Amino acid sequence: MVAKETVLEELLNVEFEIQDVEGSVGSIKRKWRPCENSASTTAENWSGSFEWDSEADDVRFNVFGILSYRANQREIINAVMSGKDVMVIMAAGGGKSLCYQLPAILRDGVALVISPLLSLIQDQVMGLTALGIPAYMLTSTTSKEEEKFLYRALEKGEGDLKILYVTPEKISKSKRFMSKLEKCHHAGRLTLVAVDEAHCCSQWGHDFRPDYKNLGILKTQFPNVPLIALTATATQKVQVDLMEMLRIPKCVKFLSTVNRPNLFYMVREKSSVGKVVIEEIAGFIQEFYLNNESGIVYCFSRKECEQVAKELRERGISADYYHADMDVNAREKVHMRWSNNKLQVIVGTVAFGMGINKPDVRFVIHHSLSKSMETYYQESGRAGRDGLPSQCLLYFRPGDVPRQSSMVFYENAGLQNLYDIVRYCLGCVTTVRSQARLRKWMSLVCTNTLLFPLRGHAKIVVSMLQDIQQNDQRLTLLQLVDKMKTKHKELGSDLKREQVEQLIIKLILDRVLKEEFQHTAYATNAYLTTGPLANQILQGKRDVKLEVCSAQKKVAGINSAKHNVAFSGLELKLDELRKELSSIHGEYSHTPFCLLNKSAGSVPTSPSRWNRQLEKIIGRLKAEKYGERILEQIIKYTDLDESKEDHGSESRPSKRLKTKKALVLIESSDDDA
Ligand SMILES: Nc1ncnc2c1ncn2[C@@H]1O[C@H](COP(=O)(O)OP(=O)(O)OP(=O)(O)O)[C@@H](O)[C@H]1O
Ligand SMILES: [Mg+2]
Repeated sequence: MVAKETVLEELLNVEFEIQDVEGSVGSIKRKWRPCENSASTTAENWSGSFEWDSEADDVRFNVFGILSYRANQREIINAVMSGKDVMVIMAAGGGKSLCYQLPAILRDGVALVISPLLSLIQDQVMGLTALGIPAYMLTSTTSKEEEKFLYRALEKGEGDLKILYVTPEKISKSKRFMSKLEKCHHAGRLTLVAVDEAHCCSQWGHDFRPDYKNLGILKTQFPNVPLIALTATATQKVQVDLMEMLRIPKCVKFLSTVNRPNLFYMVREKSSVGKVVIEEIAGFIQEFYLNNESGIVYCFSRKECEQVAKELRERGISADYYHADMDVNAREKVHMRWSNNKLQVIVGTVAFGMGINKPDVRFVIHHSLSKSMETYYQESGRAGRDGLPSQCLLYFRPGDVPRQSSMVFYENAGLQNLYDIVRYCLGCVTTVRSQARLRKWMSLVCTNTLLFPLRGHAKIVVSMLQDIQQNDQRLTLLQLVDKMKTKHKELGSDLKREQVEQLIIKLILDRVLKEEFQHTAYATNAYLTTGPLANQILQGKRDVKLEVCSAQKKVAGINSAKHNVAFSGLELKLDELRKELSSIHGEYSHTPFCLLNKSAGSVPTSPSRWNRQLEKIIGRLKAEKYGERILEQIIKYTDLDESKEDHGSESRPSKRLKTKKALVLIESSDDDA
């Protein structure tokens, strides 16, 4: 029995190692495949000349008012126009719509677009109508009269119809619609089929919609009509699913860069005191977005949304909530007020989702962590669709993990995905194995990282939990933390509550502990038990180190929030500088920029030390070129920051040099994204 367990442990260890190696191999492969940015499954060159070039340029400019194509748009349009099936993976806000709307206009006939949400469809139809393009939708809200007009247009080609939007239910449930569509196709007037938000086909995606599963019928019924599937979700699994379900095995695949250099990502330690978190969020908005710039705050529960919105209002911020419990009209009203800039902040659950088209969202704040990196990327990606600098803050606290895990544990890979984002939050820069790519999308701001060896503490946790299990009892994460704190007092350990929480989460991620779930009439509760690698801890075979971001530890009150806010400002300034310099030197895109260690005294105890440090981060050439300007900004910003704190007293350079501040890392993803 014992031997069996040991073998199991060894196997798990090997599995860990294999995963790590696979992660490294993947990243090396990506580095050696720089062309993947515009990957296409065929060798054809979609950027050459085509007969429709001048007409396409004319429509782009004169109808859509777009000066030039963004990455891959022209190539995608050419592939669709050539009659190919196409899969488009492009970041949120990257400009996917144009890729099917423009061919729809160029071709004679009707383009069918499948989109998952009414609000999304309404937005699109409104936008196209405003441009004078005959676009319509056939949904539950369509009047009888309009329905008649649309059916006639499909069947007989009467009336002016270029683009028709429907929800997937129309395809799977309305025989009448399908027969009209069949007639349209038969007459050679169905020009293309676009499946927007195509990840909804896949159970591996985050917005799975059962009706999307039936869309395979489109390719079967209309084999010669080009089908274009579009999504911002990039995982391999989703891509494979998509091709299979939509029956487009030979599609041309366009994978655009998912890097969003205008988005600044920050993970912040979330206080266990609700008011402190609100103070910080309000402080952040008031410091940066005084001119009513739009933002979103995502919360975990409906109740939390209402509470946070109320508390933000009490602090003078125009905020309202949005969640699935409200009736459709109330929700629509809030959405409209926000879209028209009558409301600054929407505090929403994930229900405030796909339909958001507002280009100038300047900040997305996660009051609680998302359930996966994918979802986080989608949600935070609603910021900065206009390409201007925008900020994404995520408030992380281990105590929020069981809330999410008890929701996602029954989903496919639900826990695995959740633990990936937890890893990202916990370690800031630790490896998120299979998600290395996702992590790289995110310009990451972290603070000084220290490694605490906690082998002894881990042993106490495991044996304590074992004792409890032997007595047929169970503990939740928070109960275990309480018990550990009491025990620590006895042992004279000075580990803070947050650190104990982090340790326990780390042990879950390392499979030393395991979450188990129990349903009650009202909820599902998460309990902790010992996991498959618990014995390794007891036998001292496994090391446990906790990465702690030292500056984040300081976030305990408003003052420290101010510090962090000031850093965010510095980051923005540095990015402005990055853009300015690169517009001169032509190195704008993908320049990994800046790591500035203030706590190490690099502001600037000695110029040569500063230079050496900068060289390590951005390379010698760039350090020589830009070093002076970067330093100038830091000093200027530090001055600003301190004069605020000193309430206008004269600046004291010597004090500045000694100030213990955080390490700021801004790393744009530079290669494989
Ligand atoms: N070539 C371009 N130049 C300038 N703006 C563009 C270009 N292409 C698209 N846009 C604009 O970018 C914004 C986002 O485009 P779009 O809605 O198509 O994004 P998307 O990729 O579908 O994003 P999402 O995944 O969030 O649906 C729109 O305001 C659109 O008009
Ligand atoms: Mg879109």
